[in-house]
Amino acid sequence: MMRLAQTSFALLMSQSFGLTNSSPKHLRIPSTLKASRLVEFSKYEGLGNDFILVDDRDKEAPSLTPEESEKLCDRNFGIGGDGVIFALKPPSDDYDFAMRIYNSDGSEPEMCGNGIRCFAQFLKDLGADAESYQVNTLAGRIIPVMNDDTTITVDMGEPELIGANVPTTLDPNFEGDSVVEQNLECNGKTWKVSAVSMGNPHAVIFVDDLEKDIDFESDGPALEACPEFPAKTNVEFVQVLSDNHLKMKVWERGAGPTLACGTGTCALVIAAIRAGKIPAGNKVRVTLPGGDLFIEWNSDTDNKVFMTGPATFCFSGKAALK
Ligand SMILES: N[C@@H](CCC[C@H](N)C(=O)O)C(=O)O
Repeated sequence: MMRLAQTSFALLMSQSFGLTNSSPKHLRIPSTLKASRLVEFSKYEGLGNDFILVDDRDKEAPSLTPEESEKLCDRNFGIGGDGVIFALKPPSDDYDFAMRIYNSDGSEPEMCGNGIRCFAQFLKDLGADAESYQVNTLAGRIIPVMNDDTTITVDMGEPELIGANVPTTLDPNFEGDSVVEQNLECNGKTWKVSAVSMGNPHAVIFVDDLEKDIDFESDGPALEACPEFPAKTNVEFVQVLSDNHLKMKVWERGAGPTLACGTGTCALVIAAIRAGKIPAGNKVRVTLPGGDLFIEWNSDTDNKVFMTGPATFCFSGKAALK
């Protein structure tokens, strides 16, 4: 209780790991917290990339501030999560819903791949029982499709490959003003970086051995904040295991090390194809710390990227915020 008072945050109740979203009715709110604002939430994860989901479908903007979201994401004093995701009213009849997200540090990214699968599962659990959803995001239209085997395939749209639009100030060195394995000096080392945006920026780096070739805790944050990526960047370190199997570790912008990154996984498959590390046209398995995602890039046709993976309900509850 000391800690709760100190941080003006309290998690009041939580529901078991199971398949229901309903909040338990039997817990009493402590009288000291009665003046607090109660936030109803549900917790989901996609390969261990975990999110606090808030049902704001009657609103046009998130009901929590970036600062409040940061507090809720705290793993010691809050609920814990890599971000807070808001299900919002669509901006027009062209869409079913809108999604916004704050990272665990309160910054706002344009998109989140694992997050949009959690978002779709959240909507399904709330009763919006469609096969697919047209979702408006800051990265444009994203379309999650619910599969019969409980996985979710997401039409992630087209990647942005023009370096300046990623954005990066690294000199373009590849077709279409793109940046493929370009030299970057950072943290006392020279890296070969490929820049890809999936709505949000990614710096992809291929290494021979993920365990030996990087100092993850030091190189990750240094690259995230390097000036050549003026909006900061997510950083993916990648090892090629075969023509259709890659392994990666991610340092996320605004969240640090996470167990998985969906947009990052799409970005690294595109980077691997463009750098000639793997052939085009395969469905590529990517092994992340939290499990596997499957990526397909229609580079010869509509240029769209498709990501398939799980999204799982963990628990729901109410949190008090002053
Ligand atoms: N984990 C996400 C990406 C979340 C946003 C990212 N941290 C950023 O700031 O761009 C994913 O699964 O894509």
